[in-house]
Amino acid sequence: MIEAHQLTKRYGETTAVDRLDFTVKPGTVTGFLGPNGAGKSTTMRMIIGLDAPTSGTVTVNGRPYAEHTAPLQEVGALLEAKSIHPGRSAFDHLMAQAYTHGIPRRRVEEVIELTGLQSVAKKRAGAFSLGMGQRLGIAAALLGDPATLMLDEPVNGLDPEGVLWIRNLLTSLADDGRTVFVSSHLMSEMALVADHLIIVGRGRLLADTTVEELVRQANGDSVTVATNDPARLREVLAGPGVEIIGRAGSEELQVSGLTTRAIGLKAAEAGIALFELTAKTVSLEEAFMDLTRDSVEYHGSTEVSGRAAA
Ligand SMILES: Nc1ncnc2c1ncn2[C@@H]1O[C@H](COP(=O)(O)OP(=O)(O)OP(=O)(O)O)[C@@H](O)[C@H]1O
Repeated sequence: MIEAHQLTKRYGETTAVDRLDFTVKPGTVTGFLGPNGAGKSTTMRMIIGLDAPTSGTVTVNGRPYAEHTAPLQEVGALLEAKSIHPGRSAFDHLMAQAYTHGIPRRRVEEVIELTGLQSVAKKRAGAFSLGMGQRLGIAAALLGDPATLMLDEPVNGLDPEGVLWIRNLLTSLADDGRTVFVSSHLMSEMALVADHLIIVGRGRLLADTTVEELVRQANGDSVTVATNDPARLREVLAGPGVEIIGRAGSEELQVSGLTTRAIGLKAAEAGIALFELTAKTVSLEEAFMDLTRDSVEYHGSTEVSGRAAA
């Protein structure tokens, strides 16, 4: 369990993390999502005591990280690419860490197997591909068999097979009852690995929600309906809580406050033919972009023109 209360970090004029309140619960994969510069890495560094909050608190399993006597057994972290001695093998790298933390050799062998590194464990880590390097970083994070795992951008730059591997691993770790906290700036990647989402922008909490709920909220309850008699359909559908928008001369109406089913039934009862009856659907990517629009530091021209056209 990770709990942040009014967590704040300022670097001079920059407020990297701004009064964040959130809880990351065990038994589920929680995605930590936000555009570049949103404050994700800073938050993660504060969670494991690499940075001190300007104000507020963050605890892991009920205590600040520094107060744990065996922190590696509490939280395993994969932050930016770890500095690994390029001439050292993956096995020796893990053994060195295990040795300094009183972790037995058996556990090193276990994490090598868990991360699929058996065939390359004795090779120089310097010759590892990005995917192998990520696996090695995750193996190191798992060494202490921690109840909480925190991974900063673990799928960054991985091929689809690597993304799938990470997804399965994270899901199984969560199924074991662990707390799994994973950051990304890409919604498409997060949608594949996370169930719950904590979304930040410019250091602020924008949403603390599930993937499904985010899409549901973004979709609203707008329905597009087309008919050759929009004026009459308006009369038939009108009622408390129902809002209908349509351009003059257009056969299309946007209806909110009624389901597609209710609209279809009312139209049929009134003998009105419908050409289209579609609930608005928004992709996760669009939902995320809508939410973080004001927090993105640099807008590309395609995105701006894309919205103008929408
Ligand atoms: N050590 C530092 N000194 C000064 N400013 C910093 C420092 N670390 C981070 N920042 C600033 O704090 C803000 C948040 O940065 P952070 O790296 O936490 O964001 P992020 O969400 O992890 O971004 P990304 O997705 O690009 O990794 C940015 O404006 C960044 O420039």
